[in-house]
Amino acid sequence: MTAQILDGKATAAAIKSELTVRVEALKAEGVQPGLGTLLVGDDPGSKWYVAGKHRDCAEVGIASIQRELPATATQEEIEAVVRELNENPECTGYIVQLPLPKGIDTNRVLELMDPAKDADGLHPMSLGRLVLNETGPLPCTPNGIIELLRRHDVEINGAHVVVVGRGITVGRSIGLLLTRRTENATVTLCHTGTRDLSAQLRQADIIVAAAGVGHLIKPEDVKPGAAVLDVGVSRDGEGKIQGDVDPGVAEVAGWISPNPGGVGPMTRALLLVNVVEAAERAAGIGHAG
Ligand SMILES: Nc1nc(=O)c2c([nH]1)NC[C@@H]1CN(c3ccc(C(=O)N[C@@H](CCC(=O)O)C(=O)O)cc3)C=[N+]21
Repeated sequence: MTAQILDGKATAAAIKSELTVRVEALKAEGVQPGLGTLLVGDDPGSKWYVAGKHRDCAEVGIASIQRELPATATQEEIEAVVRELNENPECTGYIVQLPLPKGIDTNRVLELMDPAKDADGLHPMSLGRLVLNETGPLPCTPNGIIELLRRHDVEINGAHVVVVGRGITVGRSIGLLLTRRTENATVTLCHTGTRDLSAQLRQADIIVAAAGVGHLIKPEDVKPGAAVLDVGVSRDGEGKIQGDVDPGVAEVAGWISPNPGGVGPMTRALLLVNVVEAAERAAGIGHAG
């Protein structure tokens, strides 16, 4: 038996079509949501991701505000664009594409952002709100993973979720979402210092692999029937992109998210959700709370 697919591409498309309706409702109230992006430097991967975000916006009726600086930009030049986006009324939410060039103090840039315009859900204020169970934008990748599981009817309530990787965007924040009373999961966070990773993984009903280590999760690490989410991006010896999950896992798992086509498109869809919900909050309408 081979695992069922957690289809991120199709699920993201469904979310986008729901958002189209909410954007129409905002426009009827005279509110035009707009996503800003700040891209510093000319990394082709980053350029490609940012272009994708603007394509997504066009699909659902969100306006685009694009700002670009050269790789040689100074801290002050970057901060000036952040201030401009904070003040720009057409920009209702924005992201600073990461990573920023070497020598730039990333946290100082992120802390300067207006938390009400944080589309990534990674502003210190947003992460603090999440810890405090207050409403606000949620980190896109963790939120996307949960939405992907929900929409495939994978049981989260009472599940043991083992997360691999302690990065800010996924590992450190996903446990905060999964342990809310609404999700009710039990979460173990593993990392390079974990003594026996395989022993932890074998306990998991759901594995979130976000270590950035190619094919780290092997078939023998996975409990039969478990759901396995592949968030990893790394390159093999030949420079080919690979995920954190060994392809053989598909023979053991009950559910698997392909990579590409799994968590990536969900991250982008939940970014749009954050933009729409911020606009709804600002306008005092909708279900954003
Ligand atoms: N401020 C900020 N916010 C981010 O959310 C952010 C960032 N910086 N920096 C870089 C990472 C990376 N990231 C991806 C999102 C979607 C896909 C995605 O949709 N990938 C497709 C296809 C990728 C391909 O084919 O190359 C897929 O997985 O199917 C990939 C990568 C967001 N990031």
